[in-house]
Amino acid sequence: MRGHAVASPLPPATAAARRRHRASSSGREVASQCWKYDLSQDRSLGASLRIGQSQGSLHRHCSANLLRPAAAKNCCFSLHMYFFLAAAISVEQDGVNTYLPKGDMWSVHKFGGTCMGTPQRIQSVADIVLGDSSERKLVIVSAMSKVTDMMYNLVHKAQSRNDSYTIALEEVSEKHMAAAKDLLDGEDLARFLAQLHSDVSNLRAMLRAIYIAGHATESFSDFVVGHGELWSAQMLSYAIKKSGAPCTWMDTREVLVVKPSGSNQVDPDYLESEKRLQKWFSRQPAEMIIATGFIASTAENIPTTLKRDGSDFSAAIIGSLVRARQVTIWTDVDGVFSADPRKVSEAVILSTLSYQEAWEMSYFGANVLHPRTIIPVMKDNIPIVIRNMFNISAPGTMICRQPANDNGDLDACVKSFATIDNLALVNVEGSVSYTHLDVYKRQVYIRFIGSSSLQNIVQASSEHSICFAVPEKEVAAVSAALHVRFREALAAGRLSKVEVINGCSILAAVGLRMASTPGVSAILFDALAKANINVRAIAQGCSEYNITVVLKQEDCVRALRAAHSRFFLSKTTLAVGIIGPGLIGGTLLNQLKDQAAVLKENMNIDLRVIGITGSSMMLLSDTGIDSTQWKELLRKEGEPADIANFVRHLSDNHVFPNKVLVDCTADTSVASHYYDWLKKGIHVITPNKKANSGPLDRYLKLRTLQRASYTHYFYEATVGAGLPIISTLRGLLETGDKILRIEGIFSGTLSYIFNNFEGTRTFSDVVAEAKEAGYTEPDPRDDLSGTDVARKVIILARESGLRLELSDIPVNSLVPEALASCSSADEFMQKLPSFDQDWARQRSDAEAAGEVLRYVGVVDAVNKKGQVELRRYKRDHPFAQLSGSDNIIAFTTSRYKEQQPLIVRGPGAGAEVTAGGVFCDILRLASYLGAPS
Ligand SMILES: NC(=O)c1ccc[n+]([C@@H]2O[C@H](COP(=O)([O-])OP(=O)(O)OC[C@H]3O[C@@H](n4cnc5c(N)ncnc54)[C@H](O)[C@@H]3O)[C@@H](O)[C@H]2O)c1
Ligand SMILES: N[C@@H](CCO)C(=O)O
Ligand code: NA
Repeated sequence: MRGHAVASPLPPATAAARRRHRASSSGREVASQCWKYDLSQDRSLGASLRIGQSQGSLHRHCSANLLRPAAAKNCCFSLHMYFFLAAAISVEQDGVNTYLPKGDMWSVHKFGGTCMGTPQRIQSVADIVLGDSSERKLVIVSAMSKVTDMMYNLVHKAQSRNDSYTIALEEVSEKHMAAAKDLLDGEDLARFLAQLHSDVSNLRAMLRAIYIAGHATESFSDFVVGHGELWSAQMLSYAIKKSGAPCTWMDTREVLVVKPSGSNQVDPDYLESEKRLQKWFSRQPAEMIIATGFIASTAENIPTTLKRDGSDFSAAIIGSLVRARQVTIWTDVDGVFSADPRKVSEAVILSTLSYQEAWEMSYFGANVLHPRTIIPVMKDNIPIVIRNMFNISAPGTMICRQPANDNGDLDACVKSFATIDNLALVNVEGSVSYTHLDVYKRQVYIRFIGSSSLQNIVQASSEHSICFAVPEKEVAAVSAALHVRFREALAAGRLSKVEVINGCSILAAVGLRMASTPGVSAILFDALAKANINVRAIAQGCSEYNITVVLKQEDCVRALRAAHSRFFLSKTTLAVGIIGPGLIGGTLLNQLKDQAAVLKENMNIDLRVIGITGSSMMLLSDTGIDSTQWKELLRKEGEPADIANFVRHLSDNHVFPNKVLVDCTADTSVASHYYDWLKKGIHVITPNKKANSGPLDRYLKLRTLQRASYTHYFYEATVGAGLPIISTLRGLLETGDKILRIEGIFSGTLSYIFNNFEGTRTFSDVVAEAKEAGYTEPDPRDDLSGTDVARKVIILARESGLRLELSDIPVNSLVPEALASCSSADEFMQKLPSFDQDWARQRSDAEAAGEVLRYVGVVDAVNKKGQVELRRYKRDHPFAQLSGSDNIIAFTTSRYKEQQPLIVRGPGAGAEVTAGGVFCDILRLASYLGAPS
């Protein structure tokens, strides 16, 4: 179409004629215009034609006759349409060259479709504009919300010869009529409705022509679609005039001149646009102008649009043309977020952004501004402010050259995070025996660099591989093209493969100051590593406005949250799964509930229990179980327990970056899963001794995995409950101390029993008390048999580097042989009193010698041995001084010598202290994951 006829302005009619036209234009300010069309491609139709236009923008008055079906059939249909379109734009080619003031006095606003969605909103827009005290205001508006889609739909219906386009046109008309009636009255309303009516009848004719042709060119479609803006701009200008303020509206097709540049893009012609704006202004030197967004014209005066997000672009171009003080883009959010708030609930509104940062964020899919919108204002250093018209009190985000509050903090270096999903990574790898890959790399670049689909390129310095990300839906074509292009190289073995890795996403950290700040990438990658996220490819240009990582799509939201929380100090969120809500698990849940608010407030830690499973029922939640009523919920809403489903529930949750399973059972089979869980990236915390005291090879495998990954395994409560035993031992070892001997009373139960078995109550009564107090294992025989102590000895021995099995520890059992085979703990407790006399005798024998009975465990690190036995100690020995369920553990080391061991003492069993120890491990984990310490 464009090639068919080139329209160029004729020398204007005489000044007198123009004046006459103006005088007859019933008060309208738009001047008349004459046009000449040079039918360069279609001479047979005549060399030139003139269309006279007498009033307003010609498109509103252009005769519908031009589009009569007969005429369309008889002569060149496209030619007529062309007249119609070109005539739509009225440009004064000369005139009084009134000076267009430029600079600080201008404030440019842009209101999008949502802001113009209803008559009430249009009124609010009017109020906002009137509230701006700037000397001059230029307001760009979009069509009312949904109208642009309705208009495209009209074209679509007409060209697919769907008769219902007439009904659809009525709907559009009625929508505007209703809005105008709501908003305006009197003469203004009448004028608007008359204009609307005239426009609609023109549109009807044009759509009819499109219907007949069965085709609409881009310019036809742009012409139709642009009416949404024409109507909304007029409505707003009338609404403002109602308040008495002088206000004029502008059809930006008369001013904005653009030329197509590549696919679905246009470039503004600043020089020509400025000239036209000058002329427009000389006719109407208004202080308040309401202008249409989105629409423009070509140099040949053919209507066109600024394409996607065109109204923002209009505002930026016009802002630049008048050298505005500021361009404010009004929308329905408070500003630009640091990350997609649907994915990161802690995302914050950024007060400032540099042009480059906004640009980068847009590139990576953040819904900020289209990158091209930034160019016009950037060249003149005009700030753009994004503000919420529904929350005027929010200051919004200012996009400018050098944000004032860039204070050099590390966390200010990264402004935001964005993600792109549904990508595939294409990896082109060279054979090791050839070093030609650089040549191929260049070819890959040349072949694809121009493609807008190319998301990033990563090149290994080894010269052996290059990879890049493309949208998944395009990867088959890209891969096929590469196979064709490199067929020979592949056959000859110079290239070893062209590989496609589907299911990828990009995570980009954006920030202008990353370039000059050490440690930014370290923090980013540390956060990803700690969330157990594997990075496939990394790209960072030397301008370092962004660091881009390619990862598995399923990890993307977790990665985004992990990275965001590290840089923005938002909550370290930890999803918790509790296995075994018995005494310890239940107490832990209560403690979590009591402390949750404090942790959030003071330590930025957000703990969410998203699953609880007992041995028969489990309760699952995606966002967190109400911990005040977990028992009731488990009973009422629980489902049959299934550990595999339980773990899947946790690992399939992509919202929380970090997950931990807390095993509060005493179960060996639960403990046997730790390795797999850690492998899945789920942290494990437990008071259950079974894993660390189980088979040595399994233990070693588990610890090796733990050390090789950023997935953590903590088990402080397995020895001495909440007492710092494991951490103390680790501290000694890690700082280079040498463990010689660890000796102590490791059983809270046995400590309690012997501290309280003083001749006043029977042995079995005291055992029952210990069980009642919650000190014993679920089966008290585990305590009395010495097995529990032996497990602790093994745990400490292994922690100290000894490779011992449980069976290597000689254990002196206190369970009478006759009761070892009892089928249950209850049966054992019932039969225990029959052995009370034996115990009474042992106790009085010791007492007679001035001694007490104490059950001790020993790790002999020098001789690489362990031992568990009942011993007698003098009444003045520290082990004889204990009370309650006290544990006492003495570390003899090269630093803490023979007579002065390092001693840890305190209650070593019981619900509160044990759950507290487990809780401590959870907080240790949160701190490892980045929570402040
Ligand atoms: N009680 C203490 O003072 C103390 C101190 C340190 C360590 N511990 C350890 O804490 C753990 C829990 O002790 P407790 O006193 O709370 O015991 P408990 O018997 O009160 O609780 C264990 C819970 O685990 C559940 N359970 C068992 N097998 C399960 C399975 N396969 N899946 C899901 N749930 C299962 C049980 O139904 C029960 O609710 C034990 O390993 C124990 O050694 C206890
Ligand atoms: N039953 C154990 C619990 C602590 O591990 C004890 O009595 O010490
Ligand atoms: Na402990």
